Amino acid sequence: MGTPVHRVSMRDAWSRHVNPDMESERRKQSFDVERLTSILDGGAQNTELRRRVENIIHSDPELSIKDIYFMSQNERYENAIRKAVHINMIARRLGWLQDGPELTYAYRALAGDLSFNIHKVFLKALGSLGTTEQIAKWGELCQDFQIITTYAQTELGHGTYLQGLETEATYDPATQEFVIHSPTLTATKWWPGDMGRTATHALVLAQLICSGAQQGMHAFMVPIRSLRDHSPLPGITVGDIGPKMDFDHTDNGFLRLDHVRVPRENMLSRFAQVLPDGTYTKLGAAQSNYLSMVVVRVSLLLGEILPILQKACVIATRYSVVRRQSRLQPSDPEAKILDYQTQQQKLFPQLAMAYAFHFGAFHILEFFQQAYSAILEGDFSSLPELHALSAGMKAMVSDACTQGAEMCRRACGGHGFSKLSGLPSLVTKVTASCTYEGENTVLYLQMARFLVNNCLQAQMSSGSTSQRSLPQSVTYLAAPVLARCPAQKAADFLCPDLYIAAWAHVAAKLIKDSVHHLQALMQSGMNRPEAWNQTTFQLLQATKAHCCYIMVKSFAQKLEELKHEPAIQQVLKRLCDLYALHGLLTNSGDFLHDGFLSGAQVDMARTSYLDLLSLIRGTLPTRNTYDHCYKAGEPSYEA
Ligand SMILES: CCCCCCCCCC(=O)SCCNC(=O)CCNC(=O)[C@H](O)C(C)(C)COP(=O)(O)OP(=O)(O)OC[C@H]1O[C@@H](n2cnc3c(N)ncnc32)[C@H](O)[C@@H]1OP(=O)(O)O
Ligand SMILES: Cc1cc2nc3c(=O)[nH]c(=O)nc-3n(C[C@H](O)[C@H](O)[C@H](O)COP(=O)(O)OP(=O)(O)OC[C@H]3O[C@@H](n4cnc5c(N)ncnc54)[C@H](O)[C@@H]3O)c2cc1C
Repeated sequence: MGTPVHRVSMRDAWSRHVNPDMESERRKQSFDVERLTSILDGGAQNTELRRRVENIIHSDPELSIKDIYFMSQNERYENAIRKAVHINMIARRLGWLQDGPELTYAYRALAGDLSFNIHKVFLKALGSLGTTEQIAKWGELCQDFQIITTYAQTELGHGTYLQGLETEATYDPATQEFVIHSPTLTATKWWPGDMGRTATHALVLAQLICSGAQQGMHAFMVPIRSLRDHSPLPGITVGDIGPKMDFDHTDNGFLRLDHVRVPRENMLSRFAQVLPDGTYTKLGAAQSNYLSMVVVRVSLLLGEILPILQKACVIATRYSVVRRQSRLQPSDPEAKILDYQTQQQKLFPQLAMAYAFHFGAFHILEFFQQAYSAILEGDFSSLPELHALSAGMKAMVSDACTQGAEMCRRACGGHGFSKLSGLPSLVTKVTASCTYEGENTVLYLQMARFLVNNCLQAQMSSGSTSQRSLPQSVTYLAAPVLARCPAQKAADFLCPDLYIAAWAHVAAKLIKDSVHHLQALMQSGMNRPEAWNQTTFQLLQATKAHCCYIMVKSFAQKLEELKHEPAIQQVLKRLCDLYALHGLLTNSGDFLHDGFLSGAQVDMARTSYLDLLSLIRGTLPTRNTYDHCYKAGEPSYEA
């Protein structure tokens, strides 16, 4: 290798100097930054803990990430292993729990460039599918990395269609063992992270065959490498799948199993059992073994996907107040690019979305925690809604964060194309989240099934009772229809009640139109699966509108909680307004289609939208007309 490249580092004198343009922006704040920080962290004590952890991470030379863009794939992998081991030694020394807040903060501070991420996915699967004994046995071994695990579900031939998985687990009552086998090339497990070089055990998702019948997908704990010398065990062929778009730090691997035997106790058996004689008993719902995917999808929102958009917003916004380019007035000095309306329109909606998703994800997490506890106790009544919400929100948040991170990158011109900006890696990394843990189109359609089922339910039962009988996220499907938007002036579009009602109207309309189309095709003689397929584009649009409604509503609910903190509430309300109006203007056709909005009202919404850009930039005098919505007695926009 030639002479070492001079690498920008914090040691360079100039890099510690804060740009005066940045300083001047920071002096203009209109709210208590520390208070908003503690709200986002979930309390001042969390902020203090986060900062303490970040300080430990950033002051430890072993954990420096400054060279990662200059590393080969192999160097990135080894670096990630070293850091993961180092972090876990710090955790053990300081008493941080494996699923505690400290490691979450540490992971975020290290931009996720650590190994053993699927080892963590395995632990989630073990917790949701394992019995108490199995959780104790393998959870203990995982704690100190005595074993390293992966979650091996996807195959070369199938990732989405789990009924199509070919790996077999055939029960042998003579030896009370499962014979795990890859019968075809397409049965090769392909993609699981931490499997190419690292894992000693794989949780293999396979079609269970016992009592002479196929019993569907179940999870089997399979040793794949020797704990003595890490070599592949007999019957195991395993390796790395090679170069990828990103994730150089992760050894995504392939695995073939040639009649590998594991004891009966190695099938995760919370929801199903195979007795010594081979009798199969189902203990949970039909799709209980899909539960681990729900758990991971919910954890990805705040733990993996949203932080990437948040970081991209910070980088691009900071850049936009120190980058000066061209002149706004011929006589002016070169302008900060954030003073251009087009730059504001690129970045502020992404910022608003980052806040919307932050509060929305916490709302989903609350629902998940209640539903998940009940499911583990055997009450599956919330599973359909939890599955739909986790699937649809993972799809929408990952799609939007991918588009948003790319918008932030492009807003930084040439420097946005330099890896050293941090932006390209954020984009390629978050892009993967549109595919892993469920390809987004497929997940939207899973949510669509739930919406169609509940729309039919609402149509069948009478008005008042149906609202009560519907799950909480879709009660609006049974609410009286608001046919026309009542907005008379631009400021009316800054009333959360109004734009929530607008989103509810459009989501309900698109869902009902999809159901009508589906029914019309079936009445014309088309069978249900084909009619469904011929309606999926409409269903996708309807599902996305439903997701926007959920996000807008949860952001507005958060604002309500802040009514005793007017300065913070006002700042967040502008972002909530901007998020709602950005979606409304981007999809204005859906609002205009049935006359719910008129063209003039879309113009009003745009006026408020553009005002918000200036208000958020701080170039429009703060006007209290934006807050008239919150005065008591305001007209409700519910129909
Ligand atoms: C550093 C970065 C870290 C990154 C971590 C990355 C981790 C990535 C790890 C992975 O990628 S693991 C592999 C993830 N793979 C998937 O998520 C597979 C995605 N495919 C699906 O989810 C399929 O669409 C699905 C399994 C749902 C298809 O199921 P089926 O083939 O059985 O068909 P169907 O759609 O008819 O579903 C049958 C019933 O199960 C229900 N169902 C499906 N999935 C469910 C689920 N997950 N939970 C509960 N119920 C579920 C579904 O609603 C339906 O009930 P209803 O008839 O009452 O509507
Ligand atoms: C970075 C990364 C990490 C991963 N880590 C793991 C891991 O640790 N463990 C693991 O098991 N897997 C892992 N995966 C695999 C991942 O879960 C699958 O890639 C994903 O489930 C999609 O399946 P697929 O690749 O077979 O795509 P496909 O399902 O073949 O999708 C291809 C196209 O077909 C469309 N399609 C498929 N089915 C339907 C349908 N029913 N209706 C309409 N359209 C459809 C999709 O929308 C998509 O456009 C990882 C993948 C990536 C990229």
